[in-house]
Amino acid sequence: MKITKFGGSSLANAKQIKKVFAIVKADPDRKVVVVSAPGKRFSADTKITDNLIKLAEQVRDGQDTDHLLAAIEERYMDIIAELGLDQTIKVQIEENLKKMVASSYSSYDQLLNTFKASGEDNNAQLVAAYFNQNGLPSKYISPEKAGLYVSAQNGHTHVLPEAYTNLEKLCHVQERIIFPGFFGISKEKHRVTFSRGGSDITGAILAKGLKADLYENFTDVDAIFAANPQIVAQPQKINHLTYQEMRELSYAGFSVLHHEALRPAIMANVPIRVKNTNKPELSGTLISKTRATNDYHITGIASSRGFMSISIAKYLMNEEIGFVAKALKIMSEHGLSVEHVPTGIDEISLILRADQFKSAADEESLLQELQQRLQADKVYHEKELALLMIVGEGMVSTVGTAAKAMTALAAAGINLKMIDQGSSEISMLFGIDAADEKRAITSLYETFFKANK
Ligand SMILES: Nc1ncnc2c1ncn2[C@@H]1O[C@H](COP(=O)(O)OP(=O)(O)O)[C@@H](O)[C@H]1O
Ligand SMILES: N[C@@H](CC(=O)OP(=O)(O)O)C(=O)O
Repeated sequence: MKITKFGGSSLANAKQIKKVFAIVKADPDRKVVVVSAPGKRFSADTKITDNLIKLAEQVRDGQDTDHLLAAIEERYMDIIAELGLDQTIKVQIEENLKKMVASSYSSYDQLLNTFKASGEDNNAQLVAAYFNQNGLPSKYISPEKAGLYVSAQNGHTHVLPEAYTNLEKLCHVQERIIFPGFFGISKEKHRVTFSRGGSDITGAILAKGLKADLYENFTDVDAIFAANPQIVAQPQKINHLTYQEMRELSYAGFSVLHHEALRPAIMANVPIRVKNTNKPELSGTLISKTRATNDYHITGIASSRGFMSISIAKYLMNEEIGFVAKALKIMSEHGLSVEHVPTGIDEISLILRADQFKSAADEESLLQELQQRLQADKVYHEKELALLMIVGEGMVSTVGTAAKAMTALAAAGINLKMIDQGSSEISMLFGIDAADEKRAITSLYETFFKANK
């Protein structure tokens, strides 16, 4: 049995939904179909999820919502009309949207989560209606009905273990299941979304819960490539990579698969295959526990912007027991997540995502607090950083990867601000100025993927 997830680009209009139908119908093993909300139809288009977020903000700020609500409704209505669906689903989605806007919510957070979740929820109902009307018996099942329980802590949504037991019961459903991605329900029965791109996580949770043989993730590219195709033109395709490699690469910027989708798949050892909805005959990319490492030792090069570093300098820091712990405690008191901590003898740097600060004043006051409480000689920050990551299981047994990478970066005139090797030895991280990202990735790609050809 397969769990088959389709991303927003695969469901952006009626033409795409017809392709999705053909793909599902072609394989009786495609029992559970996870859908995203309609995504972009062309590059300047807006995803329904982004419009729902704007709509929630308008409601919060007491602005007029008529125009945006009509635009959201129109996206669904255009698809319904073009697919020739009957009135029932049209009325159902209109009513769902009306009810969503008219309901009262105990907090803005609850309102926002409900609005965001409606994008996938209405689309799942639409897709189920289309499948049924075209002779493929299908059933829309919501996270409420299935018991996909989640909890939200510090703005982070996690699946609860009992969700897996609940989801197992879906095995008995005879029809194809059409399941909305991106959200679960809290114990208080409120809808809670995962982070952006989170329908990938729903697919992985269902794959574990239903003990699927394969998790198929359909998107708009032929495969996962060795570098982001938005940065490197026509990068090399990756045929096979391990869960661990993908986890590192997706965390570091390969947005094609959400990095949190790896954990459920790893726990249940369900392989993932990423495929193109527009060319389903292609084999795409397989992600599984192991792969043969002799064909290539570097699998991919990823990058991500939006980081900053806070550096703390103090003479004899290395002799002060618990110094790093104290610094991290201050960060956690402010609810700040620190992603990397490169250290020297008299200096440490805290690398974190910059969007965690609400204002420049918050940043300044944190720097002062760190200086005072740690009695540091100097505390300073650097913004607009990008992190580059080179990933490959083969790095463990290959000497000279760091030298090769640094030579490539030096040749491109890139100033390195940080270097860190993952303790698993399958990844290497470099901090650079965000403005140098494209040049750095291009140079690394040329060195590792083109030089030997
Ligand atoms: N290394 C990579 N390989 C393939 N695609 C990548 C990579 N890095 C980033 N991407 C981007 O991921 C996109 C697909 O992910 P996403 O936009 O979430 O699709 P979906 O709409 O299917 O959820 C691709 O269009 C591509 O631009
Ligand atoms: N629609 C949500 C969830 C998602 O996974 O979407 P997509 O499959 O289009 O990345 C988002 O835009 O974040």
